[in-house]
Amino acid sequence: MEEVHLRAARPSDRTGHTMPGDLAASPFRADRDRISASAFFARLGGVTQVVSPSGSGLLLHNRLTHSLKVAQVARAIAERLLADPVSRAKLDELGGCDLDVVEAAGLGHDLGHPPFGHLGESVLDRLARERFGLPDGFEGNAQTYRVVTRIDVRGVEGNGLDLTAAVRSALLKYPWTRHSPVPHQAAELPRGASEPSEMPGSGATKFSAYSTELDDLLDARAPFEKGLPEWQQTVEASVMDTADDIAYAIHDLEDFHRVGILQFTTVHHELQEWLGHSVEFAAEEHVGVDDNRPGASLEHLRRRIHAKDAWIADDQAFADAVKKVRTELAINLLEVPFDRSQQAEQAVVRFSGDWTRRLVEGIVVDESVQPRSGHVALAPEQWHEVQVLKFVHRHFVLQRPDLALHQRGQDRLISNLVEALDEWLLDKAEVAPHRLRDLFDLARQEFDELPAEVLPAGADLTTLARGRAVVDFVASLTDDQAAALLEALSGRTTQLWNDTFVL
Ligand SMILES: Nc1ccn([C@H]2C[C@H](O)[C@@H](COP(=O)(O)OP(=O)(O)OP(=O)(O)O)O2)c(=O)n1
Repeated sequence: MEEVHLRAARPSDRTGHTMPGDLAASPFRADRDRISASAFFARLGGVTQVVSPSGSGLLLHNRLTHSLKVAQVARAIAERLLADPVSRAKLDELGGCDLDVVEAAGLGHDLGHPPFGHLGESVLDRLARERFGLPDGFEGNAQTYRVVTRIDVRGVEGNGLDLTAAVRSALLKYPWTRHSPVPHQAAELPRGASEPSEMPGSGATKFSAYSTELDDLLDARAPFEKGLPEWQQTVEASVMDTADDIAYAIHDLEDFHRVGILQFTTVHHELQEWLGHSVEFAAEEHVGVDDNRPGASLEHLRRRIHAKDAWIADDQAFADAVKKVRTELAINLLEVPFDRSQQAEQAVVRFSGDWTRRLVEGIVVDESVQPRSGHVALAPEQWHEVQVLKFVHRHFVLQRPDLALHQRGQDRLISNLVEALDEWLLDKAEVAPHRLRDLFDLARQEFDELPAEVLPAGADLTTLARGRAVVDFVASLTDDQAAALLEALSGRTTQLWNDTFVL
């Protein structure tokens, strides 16, 4: 076999089976094409970014339009850094940065996002752990890795997209498993590795692979092991991660301005009140914040940044960011309600274009090792701006009772669907959907091969496999497919052939 550069190594190099159909000559370009041609990628058009895309027409992003933006931003970041000989040399030293790799990672990073986005993610995690006893639960990033390495199908050689080591590594935002000891050895835990305080003993909050994909993770990371601690993202993963943050910090605000949810008065009031009282807030540093006071939520954010991200926290940068967001978001964009006129569209395009450029230009290569950040990251000024932009979205959109109401319904929908599919497998597996049975066979084989110590003592492997199969199956539906499938399984539809799902 011809010598393959380690970054471009594919799992199939070991078996000698070549995959059919790549048009691109370059391996990383081929990976980008494999991801964008995947049915799992097309599916993202029907998956929630923040609220369900059905019915919103052109107004809201879904996970597909989001992924396209992340790929665009990631490529722009890499192009800019590679154009500068000094940062290019640093990137080479840190493991390499390739334009097609970061673009592929941007396109592929959300392939495992379940129906209804983050809400679906937390419901599937709860059911995986509590109903089926799966210690790994469910996590969107780990599911992405499972899709590209096991579930998506390409060619005759079995499972996965057979991606290069560099692209697989670039998809690993959190390069550890839920219960792996790796991040726990670090003096300070990397971002995402700590346990959620409300679930002691449940392992890392975020992780990019289940135990079943650990071998693959180690194989993908092998080319980088000399230059990077094992918990550290590759620079290409950091480019994708930063591009993800930039893309959604901007387009979530764009979306909710378009649908009239983000209001000038409330947003401006909160930002202005904090600016007017920041000195008093700071003087009361050691007492609790009175939550009824305008500006209090923003003050909570400032204090949280100090508590969790002391390595970058800077009060002057925070205050400057609040001023900037007040002027450019509240005054220049939100003050005139969106009426779908050309002028209103131009204001949105200006806002997102200016901010994207500004944030991309604020990205630096930092060779020092910082557990809460990657080697490619936003400079402090822009980092604080992103925190404030995300705050506006979290505080004025995500915490709305009407959104919570909607999500309670989606929680019930996913729970009922999982229960109905599980019962189907238990009851009449022989006529269950082919795909579900294939997923069961895959999981059963994986659990048979796993070392006993990663499984709960006395675990019933059939139950674990049934759980993983049902969760994989549900996670690969669109929002509408999940709803239609539950309708049919509940006897609420008389229509037999339905274009929302094909079993
Ligand atoms: N409770 C939440 C949390 C986030 N979001 C939305 C806001 C963003 O549009 C997107 C952010 O989630 P991502 O999966 O894109 O990225 P993160 O960086 O937050 O998480 P991860 O690192 O797990 O990808 O989801 C949401 O609707 N509800």
